[in-house]
Amino acid sequence: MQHPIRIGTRGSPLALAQAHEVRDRLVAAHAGLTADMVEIKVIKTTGDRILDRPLTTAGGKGLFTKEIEDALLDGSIDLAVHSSKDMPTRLPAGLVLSTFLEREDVRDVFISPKAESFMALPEGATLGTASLRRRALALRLRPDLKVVTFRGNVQTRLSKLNGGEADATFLARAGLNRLGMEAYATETLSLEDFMPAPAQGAVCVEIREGDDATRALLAPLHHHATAVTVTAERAFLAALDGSCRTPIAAYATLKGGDVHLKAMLVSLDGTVVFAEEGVAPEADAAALGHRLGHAVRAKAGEAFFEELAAGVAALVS
Ligand SMILES: NCc1[nH]cc(CCC(=O)O)c1CC(=O)O
Repeated sequence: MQHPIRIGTRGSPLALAQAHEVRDRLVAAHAGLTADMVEIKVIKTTGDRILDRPLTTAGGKGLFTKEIEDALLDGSIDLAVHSSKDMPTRLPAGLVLSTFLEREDVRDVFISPKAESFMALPEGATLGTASLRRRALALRLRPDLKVVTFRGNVQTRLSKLNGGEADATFLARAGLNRLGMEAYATETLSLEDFMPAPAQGAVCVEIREGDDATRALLAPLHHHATAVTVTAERAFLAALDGSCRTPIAAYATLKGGDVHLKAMLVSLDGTVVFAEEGVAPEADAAALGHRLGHAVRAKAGEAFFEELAAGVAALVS
């Protein structure tokens, strides 16, 4: 390559940690490649600018990816590092997710200065989260809790918690681990009670379709089981929605060549749950996700989605 390899990323501490991990792994994987030959370019996205209102109202998919994807398409960066969880299910034409790093811990953690565990929160306590999934799963177990919208990066949310804006919050264990902040977790939540978001805990790399040189450079970083399981989970999401306006959870594992997928759609207040699970050969991971997604869609019916959309609109107005 003529120029240094240019990695595009958002500027949050978590995004930067992930970009640095990709750089470190590239340097470790390729003899002759040194850190000064890999440049990290911070790109501000629309999502980063919207701090005053819930993202569910800001509209549009890919709020955290558009400017980074434009840089890929115009050739000013060679690869973009993302949290797979934040990636829209459909990418702009000409871009692909080429590489998935081995998945971190997929679970959510509960963080609170007021209680030793989620179930030990006092009656009527306030939860800060912007995630519809975490809201729904929390209310499912604790309908007495109050939920307030909590946005911003990991550090911002923790300072809101310390400032007393809520009694507790949730974060992805993966993010805390990558930031070396695992000690902040009060309790690691079970996969059963708090099924993760599709693709949680998996870092991915986006490149231009047909950029075989960059794809080959990244090949040593690719983790097959992560790619298969994230594919199944994202296919479930795509069959149902594709945005983040729906309380959806999904968790897949790969065992002996078969992908096992558990997934659910939950009403905003957690009282209605449509859950499915299935198994397929790993080559059919996407088809499995689609099949379960369509099964849930059929069970829930159009009225459920209309009510959900009205509920989300009311939540953010
Ligand atoms: N939506 C923000 C976001 N995107 C990815 C992660 C965590 C890291 C991951 O899932 O890989 C987070 C923060 C959180 O949910 O706590």
